Amino acid sequence: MGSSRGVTTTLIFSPLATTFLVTIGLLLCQSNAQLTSTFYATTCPNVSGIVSTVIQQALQSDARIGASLIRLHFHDCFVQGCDGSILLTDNSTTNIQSEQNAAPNVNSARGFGVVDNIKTAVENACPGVVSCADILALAAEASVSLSGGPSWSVPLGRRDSRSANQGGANASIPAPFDNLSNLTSKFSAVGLNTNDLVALSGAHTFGRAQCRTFVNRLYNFTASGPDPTLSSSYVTTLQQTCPQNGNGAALANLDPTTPDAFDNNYFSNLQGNQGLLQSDQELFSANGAPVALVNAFSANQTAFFQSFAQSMINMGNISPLTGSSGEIRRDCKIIN
Ligand code: HEM
Ligand SMILES: [Ca+2]
Ligand SMILES: [Ca+2]
Repeated sequence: MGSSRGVTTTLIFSPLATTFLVTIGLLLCQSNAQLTSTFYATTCPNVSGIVSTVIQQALQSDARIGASLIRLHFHDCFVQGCDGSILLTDNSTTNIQSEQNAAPNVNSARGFGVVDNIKTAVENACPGVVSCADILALAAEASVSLSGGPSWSVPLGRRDSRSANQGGANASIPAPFDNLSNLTSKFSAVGLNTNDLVALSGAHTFGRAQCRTFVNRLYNFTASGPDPTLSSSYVTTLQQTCPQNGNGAALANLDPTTPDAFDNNYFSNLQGNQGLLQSDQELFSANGAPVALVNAFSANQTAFFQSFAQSMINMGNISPLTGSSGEIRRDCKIIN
């Protein structure tokens, strides 16, 4: 029971004990390797500038490329974590069955050539240092900020996988036909919550979708016709783009109001029954927690931008390879 000698001893040794514990804590942190935005501060200080410059150039000839690049980061992170696995191409020698040929990606995921251009530019400045997984995270941030959306400092230090998981891509990446309960469980399976689901779906403020991903809503969705949660004037417009038995690869803007700008119009579109994909409109038309978030983000773009940046960081933290796991790929398409 607290003798005066005991108290004195504690006071004398506590600064030492604190230093000791902090040191142990830092060591544990390093071996447990959290991502950090200063990871390349000495080894490749301009990496985010290099990534941004290549994307700016690509945007000159392809207004859609930013949207395509952020989607690559999403589809990477949902399959065995943010480890660049989506970038590996089919290879019988290394036994890679690519995620690029999984249903959510095949004839759909794009931007791989720009990723290669970024990797080349980064390798020229800092050879052998920056992972392909980090390039995807940096490209996602640059794409959003160059399109008028928020900026954030990207946690870095991911390493690249030596494997891909095609089956995992088929199972884990949400489908445009998913209802709210399926969307929620696919996000929750990777540690993301309803806030993340709604905020991140706001990425559909830019980019395109092929008719095959939503044409089922335009004609015989129910016995009496189109999806009742789709505005009838929007149905008429979309039917021009996607005639029945027409070209399933024809494109529509995910955001009919500001197709290339990163803003909060996605959420006002949902309020007006103009969510292009069933998975979009579910967030407003199904009963549940997302409805209030859609209303909040529609009313306040700053609130959306803040949540979006935080949720991008949350998504970017899904099971990274750190420390001595994985590798720094020389070529993003193939393991070393
Ligand atoms: C919530 C579940 C989601 C579903 C079901 C979904 C589904 C889709 C589908 C079907 C497309 C069109 C693909 C095509 O037609 O080729 C698409 C495009 C897109 N998605 Fe998602 N998505 C979801 C979440 C996200 C998230 C979390 C992000 C990023 C943070 C994102 C970013 C994009 C972008 C930017 C595009 C346009 C890509 C381009 O123009 O190349 N999506 N999404
Ligand atoms: Ca991955
Ligand atoms: Ca927009």
